[in-house]
Amino acid sequence: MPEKHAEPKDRSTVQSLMRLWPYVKPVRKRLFGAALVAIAASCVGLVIPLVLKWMVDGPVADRDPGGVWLGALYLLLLGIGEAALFGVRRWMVARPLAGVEASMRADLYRHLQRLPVAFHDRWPSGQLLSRATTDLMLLRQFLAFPLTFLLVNGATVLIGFVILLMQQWTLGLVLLAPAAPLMILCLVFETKFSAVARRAQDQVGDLTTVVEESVLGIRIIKGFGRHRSQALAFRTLTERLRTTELAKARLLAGIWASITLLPELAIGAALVIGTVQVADGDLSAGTLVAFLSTALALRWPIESIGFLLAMSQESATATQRFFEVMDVAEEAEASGAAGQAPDEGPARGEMVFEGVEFRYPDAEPGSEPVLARIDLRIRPGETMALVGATGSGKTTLTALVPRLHEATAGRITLDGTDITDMPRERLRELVSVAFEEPTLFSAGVGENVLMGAEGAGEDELRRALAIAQADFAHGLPQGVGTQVGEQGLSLSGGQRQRLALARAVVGRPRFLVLDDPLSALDVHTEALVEAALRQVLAETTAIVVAHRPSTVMLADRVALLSRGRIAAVGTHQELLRSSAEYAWLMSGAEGAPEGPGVPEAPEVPDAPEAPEPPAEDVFPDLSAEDLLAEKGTR
Ligand SMILES: Nc1ncnc2c1ncn2[C@@H]1O[C@H](COP(=O)(O)OP(=O)(O)OP(=O)(O)O)[C@@H](O)[C@H]1O
Repeated sequence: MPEKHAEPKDRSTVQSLMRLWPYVKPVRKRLFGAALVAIAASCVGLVIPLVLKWMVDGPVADRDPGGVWLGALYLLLLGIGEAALFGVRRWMVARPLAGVEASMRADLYRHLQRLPVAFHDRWPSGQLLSRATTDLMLLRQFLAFPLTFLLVNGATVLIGFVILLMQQWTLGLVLLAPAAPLMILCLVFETKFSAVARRAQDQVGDLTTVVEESVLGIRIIKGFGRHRSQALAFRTLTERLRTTELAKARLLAGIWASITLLPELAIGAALVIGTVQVADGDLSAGTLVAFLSTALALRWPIESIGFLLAMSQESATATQRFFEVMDVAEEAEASGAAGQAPDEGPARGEMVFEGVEFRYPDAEPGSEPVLARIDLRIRPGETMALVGATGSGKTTLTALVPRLHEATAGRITLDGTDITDMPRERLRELVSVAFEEPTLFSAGVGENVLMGAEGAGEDELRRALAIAQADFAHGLPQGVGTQVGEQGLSLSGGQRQRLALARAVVGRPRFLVLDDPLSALDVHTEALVEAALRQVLAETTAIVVAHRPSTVMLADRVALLSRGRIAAVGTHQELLRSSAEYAWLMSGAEGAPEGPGVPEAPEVPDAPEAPEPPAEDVFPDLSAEDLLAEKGTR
């Protein structure tokens, strides 16, 4: 269950919201224009009390019906004008702000695609989803409403108070009395609300993660009858969110009550004092009516400040959450200027690991690296099987080739070029991958396969499907155009694996990385796929993670990985003779030592004692440089 949240940076609300400027800049004129229109609308509203004053002191006092009708007409026109101006404001902001939201969402999506796999390992998907949906929606609403109305209402209150003070300054000061306590209350509110708003938005992210996991894992939940415990976990999170939302509501109710009550008390006091002044003849009845009407017209701009502040606070939190992701550095691009080599010259296909070491970013400081001292040379056109006990680092090693993770030391070269010197795009054109857990997307079968190669067409698709023994695709209801459900779950595991394999081979890659790609196939299909794969492997340089002898048989040589180190390299037969661990792994014998890490190379009591042959015998097809490297690792 995701509990870890990013540490919010200590930025004020305004500082946080200012970070939206690059997105707002293109629409700033529209926004500013809309704010001016809204201020004009509010000012029109403030003229209404002045017309009332004119009516009360003029036509009403003079008992002039024509004047009263004229006043009523003015009031009607002013009302229509105010409503029309607010309508124009809304029309002015709707389209540009939808554009701002869309461009922020597009940026976030693009950035997520470019973040390293290690980032995605660390961040719960729900936290990312909630940022891309709820938070961005909050930001659009903020730009459309609170941002404008904080400005408009602030200006209205200011202009209104100038009018009030000009009408009757003593009464104006009475109305101004609550300003200082209200400001202090707003500051306290902002601090408290900020913390609760952050908590609520993070909890929405947690909830999204649980919903997403439950939907994706529905088969496991049902299969193991875990719906009750899952529902309980969900309820606990919703309860937690409810408590936080109630805390927000309490804070909002408190500030709203204060913001409503204090000005009402001040208006009450002004009414009493004003009435006394009218009775004493110090003030005209029309001025008092106009004064009170203006004061009442200012009620909404003042009262709204509470929830406008709350919405701004939530938006500041949403901005922080958005930039927490956007601020994470993207995958580093090619570090050197070299790197053109694999593009130029005749295609060869040599892959070399030199002193490669890898440690996961979240590994305990001082812990053993997952991979260490990996020296391996795979010759052009060669297929190297990677065999090792579970957890020995096979998948991790294969992930280093397309730079899904970055080696922490040493280097990997393709035809002599360090992969860190190549543009990532080029690297991923050269190297194709298929993982044990095949992921398909909600798209057509053909589209899923063609994702493996830019610009590949019908012929390549047919060839790839044939190699992967995935011709079943032609027999689907809409052939290769048939949509696969989310994650391809509407297909069987073996079908998905074959499509993933087809995707890996469709672009005739120079380098192929296959992580146990046949594990979900029945023995007959496996034999067919292997037979077809042999042709592909003959034309490419490949690393194939293998758990079964049948997969190993596809390879020219085998590298045995033990506790993150290359323990031996040789042909299958050679390793069977020379390595007890390899013999044990291939035998599938039971009683293997179990442990949290990688098992020790087990004793195989019945295995004939094989004397360590000279290196030349074990690796007859290795170059002198291979032998030196491999001797170093043994
Ligand atoms: N994202 C990760 N973060 C931290 N540690 C990881 C991560 N992925 C794998 N590991 C650890 O790295 C080690 C090697 O894992 P890896 O998946 O490479 O092994 P493997 O040999 O492919 O195993 P298997 O045969 O079971 O697939 C394991 O101890 C594993 O716990």
